[in-house]
Amino acid sequence: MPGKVLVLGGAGYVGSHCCRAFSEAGWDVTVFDNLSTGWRDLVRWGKLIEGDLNSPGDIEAAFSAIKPDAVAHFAASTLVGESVTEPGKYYRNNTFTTLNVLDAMQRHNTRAIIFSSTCAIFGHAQTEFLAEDHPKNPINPYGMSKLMVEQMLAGFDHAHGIRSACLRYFNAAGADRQALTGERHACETHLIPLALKGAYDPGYSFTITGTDFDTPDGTALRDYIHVEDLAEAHLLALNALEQGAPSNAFNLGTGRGTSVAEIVDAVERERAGACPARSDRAALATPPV
Ligand SMILES: O=c1ccn([C@@H]2O[C@H](COP(=O)(O)OP(=O)(O)O[C@H]3O[C@H](CO)[C@H](O)[C@H](O)[C@H]3O)[C@@H](O)[C@H]2O)c(=O)[nH]1
Repeated sequence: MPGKVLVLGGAGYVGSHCCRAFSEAGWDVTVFDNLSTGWRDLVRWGKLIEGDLNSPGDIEAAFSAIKPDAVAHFAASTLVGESVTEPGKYYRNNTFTTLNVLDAMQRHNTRAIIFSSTCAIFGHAQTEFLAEDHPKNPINPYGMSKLMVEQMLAGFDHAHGIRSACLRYFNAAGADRQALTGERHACETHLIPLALKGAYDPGYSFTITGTDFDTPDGTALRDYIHVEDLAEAHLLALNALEQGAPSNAFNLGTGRGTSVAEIVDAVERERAGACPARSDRAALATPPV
């Protein structure tokens, strides 16, 4: 039976889509978010508790008020490039904060957590398809901050019986088809929104980051998964944990790579050639695949 789920970072892009899926499946949703990158108006399913995961007091108050049966944890800093220049922010906001959450879960006997992990824990791809047991060698602090959480979760299961589902996303894309929520970043860095901006905003000059990678067309390959498919996967994981499933980790992608140039071509087709792209040198810490 669906119970109460506390959704950390539920005012953000993936989190808000998952809140909708949880709520429609009967879960009683409460969002906990500091609104640093999330949006109040995207909290449409369940109420909002404004709080900071860096504050054990805020977390304790939320757990005492809600007494959640499960936690879904989306709150994180997610900019790979920034993680290279500001590693402390990533270990603090992604790793340390999750320790605060796990301490509260232990105190309140909350025994299930879904964790937003990332394919960045793998680093450079050694095989065409990345299976769950692919070697984990993150090449930036963002990936490392998430891998450390995966390891912490294993330890908390072993010691305290807190079961987890680590969901490692490839590139989330798209939006809720009814436009009840969507992708909105104050500082947009993602390829698809920026390529579209290049097509629709004459004042914006879109840049392809890297054209000399060892890939079929020289631009970076990514696996784009629709955010509604991600939401469905989170719901399946939440229900499975609620029914007693053991801890597990899953890679969430389509298994199909799309290059940056292919995305730009698709946008140009849509806009009849109106996406002038400039090329740039490959960014540090950006893997080709
Ligand atoms: O203006 C742009 C923006 C992006 N890119 C390129 O497009 C590809 C996709 O870039 P995104 O920023 O959309 O996504 P990333 O793969 O860089 O990052 C994604 O995967 C990361 C983990 O590797 C994090 O999880 C991050 O939040 C998530 O968006 C990359 O090769 C990037 O260099 C461009 O060429 N031009």
